[in-house]
Amino acid sequence: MKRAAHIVVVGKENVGKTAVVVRYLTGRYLSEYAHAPEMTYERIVPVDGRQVPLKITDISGKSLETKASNKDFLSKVDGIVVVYAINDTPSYHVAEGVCNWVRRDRKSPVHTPILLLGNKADLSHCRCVPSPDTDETQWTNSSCLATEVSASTQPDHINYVFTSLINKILERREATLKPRKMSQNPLGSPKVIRATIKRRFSVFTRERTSTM
Ligand SMILES: Nc1nc2c(ncn2[C@@H]2O[C@H](COP(=O)(O)OP(=O)(O)OP(=O)(O)O)[C@@H](O)[C@H]2O)c(=O)[nH]1
Repeated sequence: MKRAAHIVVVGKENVGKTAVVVRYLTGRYLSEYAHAPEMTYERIVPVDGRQVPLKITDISGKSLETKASNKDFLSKVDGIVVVYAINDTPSYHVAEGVCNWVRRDRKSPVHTPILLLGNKADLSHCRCVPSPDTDETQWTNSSCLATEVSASTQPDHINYVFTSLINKILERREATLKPRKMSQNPLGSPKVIRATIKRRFSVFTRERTSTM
C-alpha cells in the first residue's frame, strides 16, 4: 500500500487520546502527556505480516470543535477513533455526538470505519457509562466497533483494536480498488492481448504445417 492509512483520534479533553496513541505506537504508558492542539505521527507499522504506512492525527479535546466544524476534515480520513472515558459521562455524550455527526455528514464516505473506545477501563470502580456489547460482527454490520480499553493496563488490547481497524481500512481499500482495475482492462494490456493472439495463432500455424 503506497498511500498511508490516515486515522484521526478525537474525543473530549482528558479521556486519554494521547495515552492510547502513544501506547499503540511505542508500547509505553507515560501518565502525563503534552497537550498540543494537534499531533501527527507517521510510522510504518506491522499488521499481520505486512508493513503498513500509517498516519495518526491526535486532535486535542480543546480543538475538537474547531476541527469538527471543518466539514472536509473527518470526511477525508480512512478511519476514525473516537475516545471517551468510562468514568466521564459528558465525554461519552461528546463521543456519541461525533459518531452521529460523522454518520450524518453527507461528505463522509458512508462506511468510514469508526472505532469507539471507552478508555480507562482499569477505573471500573468509578464507571458511569455502561459497557458496550463488544462483538466483532459489528465491523461487518455497521463499520463501527465499540469496545473498552485501558491505555494504562492493557497494551495488548490497544494493539489488537488498532490492528483490527487498520485491517478494516485495508480491506475497504482493496474492495474499492479491485473492480476499478478490472473495468479498466478486463483482459490485460494491449501488449498482453497481442502476445496472446500471436501465441494462439502460432499454434494454429504449427498444427497446419505439421499435417501438410
Ligand atoms: N487510569 C487511567 N488513566 C488514564 C488512562 N489513559 C490516560 N489516562 C490519564 O488521563 C489523563 C489524560 O490523558 P491524555 O492522554 O493527555 O488525554 P487526552 O484525551 O489526549 O487529553 P487532551 O489532549 O486534553 O485532549 C492523563 O493523566 C493520563 O495519565 C487509562 O487508561 N487509565
